[in-house]
Amino acid sequence: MTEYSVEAHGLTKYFEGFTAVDHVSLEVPAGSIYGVLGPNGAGKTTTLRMMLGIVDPDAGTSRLLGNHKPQSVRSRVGYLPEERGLYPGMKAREAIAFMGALRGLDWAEGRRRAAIFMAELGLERVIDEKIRKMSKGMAQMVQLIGSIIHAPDLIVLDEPFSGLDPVNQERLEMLVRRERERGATILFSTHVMAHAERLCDRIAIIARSARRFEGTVDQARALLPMQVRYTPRDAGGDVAASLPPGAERRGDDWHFAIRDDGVEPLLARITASGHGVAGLSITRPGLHDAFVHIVRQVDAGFAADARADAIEESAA
Ligand SMILES: Nc1ncnc2c1ncn2[C@@H]1O[C@H](COP(=O)(O)OP(=O)(O)OP(=O)(O)O)[C@@H](O)[C@H]1O
Repeated sequence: MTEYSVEAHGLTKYFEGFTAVDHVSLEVPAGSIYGVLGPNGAGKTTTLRMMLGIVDPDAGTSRLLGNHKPQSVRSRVGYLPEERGLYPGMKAREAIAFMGALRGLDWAEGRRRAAIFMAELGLERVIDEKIRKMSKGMAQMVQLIGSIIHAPDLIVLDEPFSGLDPVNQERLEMLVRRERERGATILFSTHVMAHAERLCDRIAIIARSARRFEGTVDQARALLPMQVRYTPRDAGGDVAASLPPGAERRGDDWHFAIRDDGVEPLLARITASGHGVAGLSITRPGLHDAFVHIVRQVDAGFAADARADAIEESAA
């Protein structure tokens, strides 16, 4: 058993002189749920395609399930590509069995498992519906089931939640958890943080073609300080003197961040100030905030480089 289901080192892809993926490395622990997060056009799909051997990298190497040749482990991998598509004339159950058969699953067994999956996901009423008659979201659920019907060791889902209604999103979350319980490794891309926050053991954030963060969701959240909203009971006098520098007044409330010295010293300072407490909330930033913070920092770096280039050009 390998320690990592996916090991990618320095994956790089150029498209017509543009660097779509720039030396991205990822290690996905076996049996984990791993999220590749990033804004539109960051390079997530291209990275996944390189790992799966669908797109040849211009540089870098990867191993899938311990193997350098992704094709040789094809039957142990389930993949939902970004571009969806099933044969429109097929019924849901047949479409699922067909996808399983492409990965070596016996057709009758595929039909049997399809019925179980669809019932578990509350989709039994469309089991004999032709794909062309289904809504886009329903067809996507069918394709999802089809991509994992052969019980793969590694499941790679490219933006699996996009286009699904909240109920189907929840069903998909359940499916992902269950597949992990079965022992599978799940790697999925998304730009919706809520799913990643609930599901992922580890995440990588890709922005502007490169990996900008790798770690747990908690580690990402800890990049930002806790946010405090404080409402003094007595707003007279110098309230700001007992608060950290940079505290901002908005109406009756004061807003500020705390990080290094924690909550207790703050409470002690507020108590000693005599301004009292009419309201106090301390919130840990979510993954959404951490993601936006990282992506904005990267964007700001690019903007500064572009300004420096422009100044250099005008001076020349
Ligand atoms: N075949 C291609 N030819 C030229 N450019 C491409 C090709 N495929 C992707 N790109 C470009 O590479 C960049 C990364 O694309 P990619 O699809 O990997 O991003 P993504 O993070 O998956 O984006 P999204 O979240 O919007 O799907 C984009 O600028 C895209 O336009």
